[in-house]
Order: sequence, then C-alpha cells, then structure tokens
Amino acid sequence: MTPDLMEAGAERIARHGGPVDHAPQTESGGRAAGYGRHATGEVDVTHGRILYLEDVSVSFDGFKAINKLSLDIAPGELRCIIGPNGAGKTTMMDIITGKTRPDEGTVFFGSTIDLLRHKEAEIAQLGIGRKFQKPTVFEHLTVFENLELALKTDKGVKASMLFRLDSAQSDRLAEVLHTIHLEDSVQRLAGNLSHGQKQWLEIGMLLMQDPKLLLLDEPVAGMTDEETARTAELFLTLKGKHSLMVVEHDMSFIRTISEIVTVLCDGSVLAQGTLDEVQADERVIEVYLGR
Ligand SMILES: Nc1ncnc2c1ncn2[C@@H]1O[C@H](COP(=O)(O)OP(=O)(O)OP(=O)(O)O)[C@@H](O)[C@H]1O
Repeated sequence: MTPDLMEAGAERIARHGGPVDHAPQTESGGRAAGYGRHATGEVDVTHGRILYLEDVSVSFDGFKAINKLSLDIAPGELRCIIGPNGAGKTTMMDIITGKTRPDEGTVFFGSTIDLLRHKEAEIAQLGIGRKFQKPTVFEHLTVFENLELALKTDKGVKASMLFRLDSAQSDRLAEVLHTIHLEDSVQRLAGNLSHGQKQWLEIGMLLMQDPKLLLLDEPVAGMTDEETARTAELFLTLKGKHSLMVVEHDMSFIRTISEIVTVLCDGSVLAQGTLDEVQADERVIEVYLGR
C-alpha cells in the first residue's frame, strides 16, 4: 500500500467527519458488525471447542424461540447452520454475540470465556465478528478507507483523524484486499461496488480485526451465481485460520462449503451431519427440506 494512498484515505475520512466512537452507523442505516477489536488474547481451545452452547433457552412473550439448544464448534471449523424460517438461527447468533440474553443455559468462547458475562461490544473485542445479511459498508468511502476504518472505530474522533497505518497494519490491509478479491477496486467508492463486492468488503472489514470466530448470516443472499462461487472460495480460504458459523438457505452453496451441517428447528438441534446425511434424515425432510 503506497503512502499516498494511505494519506488520501485519511484525508477523505477526515473530510467526511471521521468515524464515530462506537457502533458505527452506515449510510444505509444498518449496524456495522463487530469491528473495533484490538485485543489479541488467545482463546483457550485445549478442549477442542471454540464455541460451546449447552441447554440454552430464550422466550419472547412466552414463545420459546430457543429451546435447550446445545452445540459446539471446533477451532478452524466451517459450520453450516440450516433450518426453516423461524427455527431460531438469528436468535442463536444474537445470543452468541450478546445482543440477546438467554433465560438459561451456558455459552462459552473457548474453555474459559463465559460469554454471558460480557456485553455485545466486549464480545466483538474478544474476537467474535458478525456479518449481518444486509451489507453495511460506508458507501461514501473507498474500499481502502472502509478497511482502514475497521481498525480504528474504538478510538476517539481526534485519535482517529491522526491515525496512520503502521507497516504491519498496512500489510494486513493488503493481505485482506487480496483475500476478498478487491485489489483492483481499492480506490473505488464502496457505494459503486456490486452487491457481492460490498458483502466481501464487509467481510474484509471483519477480517481486519483478525476474528477468531466469524458469524455470517445468509452471506450469499442476492448474489449472482459467479459471486456465490467466489464467496464459497473465500470461505474455504478462511476455514482453518478462523472458525466460521454460516447460516444460509442456499443448498448448493452449502454443498460446496460444508463439512458438518447443523439443522435447527423450533429452537434446538434437529439433526447434524454431512449435508447428505441430514438431507436423508426423515425428520429433516418433514420439517424443512420436504416443504
Ligand atoms: N424479539 C423478538 N420478539 C418476539 N419474537 C421473536 C423475537 N425474535 C425472534 N422471535 C421469534 O423467534 C422465532 C425464531 O426467530 P429467528 O429470527 O431466530 O428465526 P430464523 O431461524 O433466523 O428465521 P429466518 O430463517 O426466517 O431468518 C421466530 O418465531 C420469531 O418470530
């Protein structure tokens, strides 16, 4: 990354009023995902789990959206979550990220971090990044500036305006650009990107924080077939370096990326296995795939 480019980015961000301190709001009004992590503490995965949920339940006005849900994810795993509408997939992600508090149950990040003792912003800082379905990039900023911004949203306005990437951060930005296939678009305004490119950019913003666990909600919804295929490649690249939980309805995409698929229904795990295994499961056929 050239110093000129970095300078231009800093100036443009300053011109547009700079980033906000917390929970940045995008032009589309959406919530920016969990950016702002600077802690690089390790997560204890000696028990072979990066995420562990046990007997988690939550009710809304007496309706059990999550019902004794138990599941765990191994470090570096790419877990796909499927299930019919209303199965509780989004609510489960809300619980993991601290947006919703369960009525009961256990939610651990690694062996030692009790996520129920942490607030939403703290959970993002611990290394859990979340990507909502709708892209929430900053449309009036360039690709470069969006990625740069992801490094500094926990700083005050003044500190952010003075912020310059150090060489490690600059290298990281270049690496992320390469990973998300946007090297040729670094100076384009995010608002001019295609839907798929905006989704990749937002994933790149999460990657700038080097999250341990990425939660991705319907990442290929609205993408062209080509964008979907490139997203599959991207996720397969991320697997191993990060743990991923992908909620998706697109079965051909799931088939391309999945190892273990968890089927949620009525707030708990109905079935789990390879896609072929769960698709052959009579209970799954009845409640979901057979519809
Ligand atoms: N804040 C809330 N208040 C009341 N009910 C809620 C709330 N959040 C979720 N629900 C209900 O909980 C159930 C699970 O919803 P959730 O959005 O988690 O399902 P989902 O599997 O993500 O569905 P979809 O695939 O349609 O996105 C649904 O019946 C939903 O209406």
